[in-house]
Amino acid sequence: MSATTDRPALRLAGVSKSFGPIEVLKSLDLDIRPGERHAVIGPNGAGKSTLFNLISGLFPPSSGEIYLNGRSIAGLSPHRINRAGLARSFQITNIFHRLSVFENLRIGVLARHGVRFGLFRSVAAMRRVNEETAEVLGRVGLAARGDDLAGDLSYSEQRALEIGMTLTTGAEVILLDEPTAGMSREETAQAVELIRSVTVGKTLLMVEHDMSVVFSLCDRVSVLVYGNILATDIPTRISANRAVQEAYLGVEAA
Ligand SMILES: Nc1ncnc2c1ncn2[C@@H]1O[C@H](COP(=O)(O)OP(=O)(O)OP(=O)(O)O)[C@@H](O)[C@H]1O
Repeated sequence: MSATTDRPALRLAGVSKSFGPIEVLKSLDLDIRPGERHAVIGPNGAGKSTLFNLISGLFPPSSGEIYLNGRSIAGLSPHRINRAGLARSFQITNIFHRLSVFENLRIGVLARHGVRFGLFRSVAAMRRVNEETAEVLGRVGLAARGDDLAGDLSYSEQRALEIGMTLTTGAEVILLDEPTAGMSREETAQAVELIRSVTVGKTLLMVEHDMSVVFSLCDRVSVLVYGNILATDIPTRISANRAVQEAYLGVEAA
């Protein structure tokens, strides 16, 4: 294979993060392959959110490097990382409740085209932005809700809208933070299908506690425990891994 096809979509090399005296992430190495769906699992406080915060640019790492398609992004602002091709949806809903569903999605499309609201003059450009917005609206199953206020959507519809907002920017690498948290079994199944369909051809990194979601959606799993990656493997081997069972899945060693 050529060097280009071997190159990870996302690479963490020796990434550490400390808050004061506490080292929350300890020299992590992790490669996310282009096109894979990869879950990060681990107990509460393991450092999963911190990991996502570093990758998406909320905090700089204390040391180490993060590469997006081979380009160093460690320490860049969230905006610049987004422009470089990485979008993140948040565990806490991050939508504009008093704008319509369509308007929420259009913000990302406008940002992608570098269009400022007040300078928006071209009818043709407006039509194109609206078409792209409508396309994403349909992909996330909200075509019938476009004119409704985002605040009036159900919880699972709001999560679908958030996923749509990551798509509008055209990012190739998508980070989802617990996308099925708080959902019923039926809503979770729908969310899994949605995530599967919208991430075709993209790279997905997700924090997910629900192992059935991880098993049905993800190609590989990394287990984060006390700021270290204990194992990275395909889901069946992760669930059979004795060290993972002891550290995370709560199984006693025989
Ligand atoms: N901004 C911060 N300042 C100080 N400590 C922090 C900060 N953010 C996270 N921490 C600490 O880092 C550790 C890891 O937290 P983090 O939220 O990354 O874990 P997590 O694996 O996402 O947990 P959960 O599953 O509960 O969300 C915790 O001890 C937390 O208190």
